[in-house]
Amino acid sequence: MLAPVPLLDWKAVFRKRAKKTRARAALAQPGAAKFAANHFLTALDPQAGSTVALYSPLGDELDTAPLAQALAERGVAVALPVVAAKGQPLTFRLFEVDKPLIEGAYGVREPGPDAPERRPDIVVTPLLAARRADGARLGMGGGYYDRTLAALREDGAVVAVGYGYGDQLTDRFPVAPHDQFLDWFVSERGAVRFDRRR
Ligand SMILES: Nc1nc2c(c(=O)[nH]1)N(C=O)[C@@H](CNc1ccc(C(=O)N[C@@H](CCC(=O)O)C(=O)O)cc1)CN2
Ligand SMILES: Nc1ncnc2c1ncn2[C@@H]1O[C@H](COP(=O)(O)OP(=O)(O)OP(=O)(O)O)[C@@H](O)[C@H]1O
Repeated sequence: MLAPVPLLDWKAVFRKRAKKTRARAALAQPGAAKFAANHFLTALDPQAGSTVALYSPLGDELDTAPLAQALAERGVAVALPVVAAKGQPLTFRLFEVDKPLIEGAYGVREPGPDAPERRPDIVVTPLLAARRADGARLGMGGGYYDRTLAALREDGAVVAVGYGYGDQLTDRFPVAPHDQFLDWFVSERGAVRFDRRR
């Protein structure tokens, strides 16, 4: 009989595969970020005065710059995640075009401590993969977005949007009890809405 394999090890296997898929997509689709930004605006229609949390892209993550610019033109505030402490939820601070970002944990560029903190109405998350059937999300493994979405959903409404290349939407997928699900997945191919059960 085979010994049971812990779920976290299964996730590592899927992460490796998902990184390759994303790297391939990034090479094949250099214009994806502009198409994805347009699909995001059409599907989510964020209103002036609301706040959308984006991310500062790392490696092969889909670029958020075209979306940031389009949101700013509409009068939508853009916030970026800040790793306050390991094992804690992320906080979000306002991104201001003229203010430089600082390098935070994991080499992620984030707003400095004087940037005002904001609760986002929409959280756009980076990801390795999202599950087509229900919007389960596979991230880098820090659990940051799981903790953050759990905390935000506990005291109000928030819309979670996975943002990436179309090929990052997949079928086979490991899920753990603490995983938070996405409401949307947006890519260069369009926007998909999930019927979220948790
Ligand atoms: N762009 C971006 N911002 C983010 C995240 C993310 O995944 N991507 N996070 C999501 O939780 C939070 C920061 N946590 C992170 C946790 C782990 C790794 C990580 O394992 N990084 C790889 C290198 C990634 C690369 O260069 O492609 C590493 O350190 O080996 C990154 C960020 C908040 N901001
Ligand atoms: N709501 C939570 N409360 C406490 N710990 C949590 C919570 N959610 C996740 N974690 C912790 O985070 C760890 C990593 O989770 P997981 O592998 O699902 O990360 P991920 O969603 O892929 O990564 P990320 O969200 O950072 O992109 C888990 O082992 C778990 O211990």
